[in-house]
Amino acid sequence: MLYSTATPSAKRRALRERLRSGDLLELPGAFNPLAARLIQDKGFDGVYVSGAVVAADLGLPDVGLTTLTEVAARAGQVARMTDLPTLVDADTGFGEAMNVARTVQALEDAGVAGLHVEDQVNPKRCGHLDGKQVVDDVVALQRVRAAVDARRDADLLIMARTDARGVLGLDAALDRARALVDAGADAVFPEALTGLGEYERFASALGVPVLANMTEFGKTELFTRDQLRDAGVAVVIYPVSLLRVAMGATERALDALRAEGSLASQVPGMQTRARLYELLDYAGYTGFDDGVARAAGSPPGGLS
Ligand SMILES: C[C@](O)(C(=O)O)[C@H](CC(=O)O)C(=O)O
Ligand SMILES: [Mg+2]
Repeated sequence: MLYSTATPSAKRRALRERLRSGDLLELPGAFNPLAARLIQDKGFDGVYVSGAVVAADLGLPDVGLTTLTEVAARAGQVARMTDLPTLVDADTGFGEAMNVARTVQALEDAGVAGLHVEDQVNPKRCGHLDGKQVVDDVVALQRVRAAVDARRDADLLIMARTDARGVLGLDAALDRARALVDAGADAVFPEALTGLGEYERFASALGVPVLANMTEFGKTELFTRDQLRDAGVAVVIYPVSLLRVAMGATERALDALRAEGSLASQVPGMQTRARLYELLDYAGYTGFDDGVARAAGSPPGGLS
């Protein structure tokens, strides 16, 4: 009932253990806390909180407009709803080294298991768009060092994202990634790679877990989990996918309502009331209320 039963530190340790296992971890993006519950229910390894989704949820493009407070609040809402580890997109860290340090502590307080900080210039943009720019090595390394130094729980996973592949080319991106690992990054997110061979090169060159971003309508083909595992990838995210699915369904339902004057034709595609209540653990709340009422000597029935 109410929240995750696992503590943030237990979830961080679990993420590190799972990463050591060599399995490919699959982290769908939760566009809200309830979606995180569903992701857990379906047996995934973790939950991703996407910067693009936090922005879109507020009706904003993913161009560095959201604030640390907004992202930390959403990350905390998601993290406390699941026993799975949550990985959050910290964009550029919302500034330079000292801002990055504050970002890491705020997200740590929010209960996430890990976060990634990228090397785009501020203000950033989606990594799959043209025209993005990256900072120089000094600034990129400072961000990661600041992140690593700022964490108070040594198990909090600090992942360095590099957008250099699309800006400076593959070799420069590999050099950047190696330097980010030397600066203390626990894992690397090479953004917008163009083929499986590129993932193989990162995975074999770095010696730390590598993340693949299976975002739709981007620069990277949608590889299967087996292909990614064979290429040595350790973590795969589907960052915006569930929001796209939900928004697609929402749009179709609105069209049907306009055309048909009722949503009756849409009911078979809807999550049922029973399933929603199951995910919410409605029965657990009723039982709690009844238990409290009984203990206080009054008849049960508060929530039922
Ligand atoms: C992973 C990502 O950073 C995100 O915010 O989810 C985005 C996803 C997207 O815009 O498709 C990205 O820059 O790749
Ligand atoms: Mg992002």
